[in-house]
Amino acid sequence: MTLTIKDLSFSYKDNNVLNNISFNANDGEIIALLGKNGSGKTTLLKNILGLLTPSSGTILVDDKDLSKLSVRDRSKLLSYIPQSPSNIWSYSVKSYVLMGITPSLSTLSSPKEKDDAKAIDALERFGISALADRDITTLSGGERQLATAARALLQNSRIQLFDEPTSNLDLKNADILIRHIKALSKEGYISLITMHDITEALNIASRILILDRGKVFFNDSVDKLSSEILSEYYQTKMNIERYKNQYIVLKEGV
Ligand SMILES: Nc1ncnc2c1ncn2[C@@H]1O[C@H](COP(=O)(O)OP(=O)(O)OP(=O)(O)O)[C@@H](O)[C@H]1O
Repeated sequence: MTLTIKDLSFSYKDNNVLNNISFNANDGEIIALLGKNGSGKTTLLKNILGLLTPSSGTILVDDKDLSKLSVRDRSKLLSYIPQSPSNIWSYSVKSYVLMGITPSLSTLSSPKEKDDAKAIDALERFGISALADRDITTLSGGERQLATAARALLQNSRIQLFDEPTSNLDLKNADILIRHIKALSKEGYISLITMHDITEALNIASRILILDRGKVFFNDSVDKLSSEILSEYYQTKMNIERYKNQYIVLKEGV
């Protein structure tokens, strides 16, 4: 499967936020979407999801134009794990996770026993089984984010869009989510992840995409991102180091 973004532009009224963005994402790729505040990362995700309509350009999954698909068909291909899931109605956490399965059900069917087992399994995978019967609206931001990732797992779409997935999570839960994203990638899923932590981005992603005021500033594999390119982008001296097979990004003078 390939996600292709071609010459995508978007404006909020007369505020031009995305300018001729083009890139591809292929099976198994984890793309870290980096950029300064306001550079257009979330807007890009929302255009891909169909929550916003591009002013020009196309978004394809293989040869399917996403703008021509129904919401239901789109959600079979894409799932979204927002930064702080809001607008959530009052449901048990388990029911909320089970709702992930809805796009793949026919109109008249309802979740079955095997779906129930999948929901329990997903809750376990994210270490939140104990929360299964709690009201989703009473969870903390991080717990809610894990529940949303569990729901996306049931949705089982091949392209997963994460908006700052670890920003609300403690060290252990961030680790669970990162392992999950890497496991999905081994199974061929595509992940596009907005983030600010460059060290984390380099250690998770296979490719880095940096936006600068709505334009692609850098789009290449992780090993091609140099200290010089980062320093130029952030206008501050940065160093990419390696330690025990891990990347560490250091900012000079802080
Ligand atoms: N609903 C809106 N109406 C008008 N302008 C908006 C709207 N939402 C976002 N913007 C503007 O669009 C630009 C891009 O915002 P976006 O949220 O995509 O940035 P981001 O890269 O995700 O930022 P951050 O890292 O701060 O989350 C910003 O200048 C923002 O002020």
